[in-house]
Formats: sequence, C-alpha cells, structure tokens
Amino acid sequence: VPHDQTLFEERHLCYISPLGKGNFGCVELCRYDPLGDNTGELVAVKKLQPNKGSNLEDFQKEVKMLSVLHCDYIVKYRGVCYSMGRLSMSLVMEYLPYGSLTGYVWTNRHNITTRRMLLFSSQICKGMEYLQTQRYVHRDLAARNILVANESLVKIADFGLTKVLPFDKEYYRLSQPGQSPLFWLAPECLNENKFSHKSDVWSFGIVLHELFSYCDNRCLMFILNYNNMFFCSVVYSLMKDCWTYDFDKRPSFSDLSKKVENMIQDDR
Ligand SMILES: C[C@H](Nc1nc(-c2c[nH]c3ncc(Cl)cc23)ncc1F)C(=O)NCC(F)(F)F
Repeated sequence: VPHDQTLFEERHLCYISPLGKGNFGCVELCRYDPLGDNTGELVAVKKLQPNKGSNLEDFQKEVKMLSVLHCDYIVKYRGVCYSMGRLSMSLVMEYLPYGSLTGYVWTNRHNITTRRMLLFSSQICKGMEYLQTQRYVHRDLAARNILVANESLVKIADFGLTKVLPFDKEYYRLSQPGQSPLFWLAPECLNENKFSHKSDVWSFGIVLHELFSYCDNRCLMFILNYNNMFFCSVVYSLMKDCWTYDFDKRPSFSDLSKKVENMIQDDR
C-alpha cells in the first residue's frame, strides 16, 4: 500500500510556536519529524477549537476545499492529522516563513517598491482567477489573509469563510450576516448578504489600498514620491474600479490581471 503522504501522525508533529489565532481556533508552527532527528519539514497546523462556534463539519469542508486547490498563488495543502481517535483533526499546510502580507509590507515599508507591490497584486489576481475557475468565493480576501512565501511570491490563504457557488447561480446568499470584517465587504454583501466573485473583487480593491498605503490604515501614505505619481493615480483608479457600486459593472479578476500586468510592463 503506497504510504499516504497526506496523513500526519500526531506523535511525529512537534510543536514549535504559535503563528496566530482566527475565529475558528489557532494555527501553530510545527516540525513533522518522523525520523526524530530535527530534519523534518516545517508545517503550519490549523487546529480547531471545538467550542469556538465553528464546528468540525465546517472545518472538514474547509479541509476538503483546500485539498483540491493546486495553484502557485494559493497556500499548499499538506494533509491532516487526526487525534483523540479521529474525534478531532488538524489541517496541515505548508509553512510560509515571511508571514502575513500585513506584517511584511509594514516591516519592509522603507524598501518595498511600487513594482513589487504590483507583482504581489498580480499574483493575488491570478490566485483569485484560479479560485473563480473552481467556483470558489473566498469572502475574506484581505492583506491579513495573504501569506508571503519569499521576496517575490505571495499566496492566498485562510479558506475558513470560502463558499462554492451553486451550479445555477453566480452568487451565494448567506442566510444570516456573515463573519467577514465589514470594511472589506461590498455593498451587496452588507445590504443583501450576497457574495460573488465580484464581491471578492471589491475586497481586492481594499487589499490594493492596504498594500499601497503600507498596510497602515491610519493614514493614506500613498507612494507619493513624484516618479510614482503616475502609478499612484493609475493604482488609485484601479481601486475605484473595484469599488464600482454595481457589481455587474465591476471588472473581473482576469480584467484586473491584464491591467496590473500592463502597469508592470510600463514600469520598465
Ligand atoms: C491564524 C493564522 N495567523 C497567522 N499566520 C501566520 C503564518 C505565517 N506563516 C504561515 N504559513 C502558513 C500559514 Cl497557514 C499561516 C502562516 N502568520 C501570522 C498570523 F497571524 C492564519 O492562518 N492566518 C491567515 C493566513 F494564513 F492567511 F495568514
């Protein structure tokens, strides 16, 4: 029987440190070290806090959704770890050493260029385009949910609120107001609990705003040195496109991908 690479044995999963908390439970940095010689790989392990509202069923859906995604711009699923005799499970993902985009951009705000921001924006668009091909609506696209793999690669993560569109509708209507932080939500989400690829586009506009204001939401420190004024205004018009009130008139992620690619070409 071929060894199941996606099954992690709890006894070999060595806790190292906490990575963060979410509304579901927590994510921890662990080393999966079956040889017991510290040569095992580092992984991010998402543990469900059973009593924290989100139940095992939702968690199992999140695991299933992530396990079928294969894209360079989406955090990689590694597998699951069962404990307490399959009564509880953890989601094992690749560990991205540079952490969340929020922290990365703020820490590196003095030497991060417009070009690199545009590269990150383009990668997020491509990741979202891929999600759209799977009919996934992320519903929580924000800089805090983007991870940095290295100086020139970011990945979309945290599929805890993601929904799959029904086959016959291009939007998902929540039965009651969701848990996404309001600032990132499109008007139709707030007014009608309607989520779609276009409401993810609205959130992408907020991510652009976060990126180009160095994830410092207190003030709009746009990149104001004069040679960037051009990009500043072009980036600003891109954000405004994403914030078109009527979701039918909002650009798609493939439209946005092309626009950002053109801006990167123009930046040569
Ligand atoms: C609750 C957890 N929070 C955090 N995670 C990490 C992290 C570093 N490196 C990582 N590598 C793989 C993963 Cl899954 C997380 C991290 N860093 C800071 C955090 F606050 C989380 O999942 N946040 C959502 C998202 F993953 F999108 F950032």
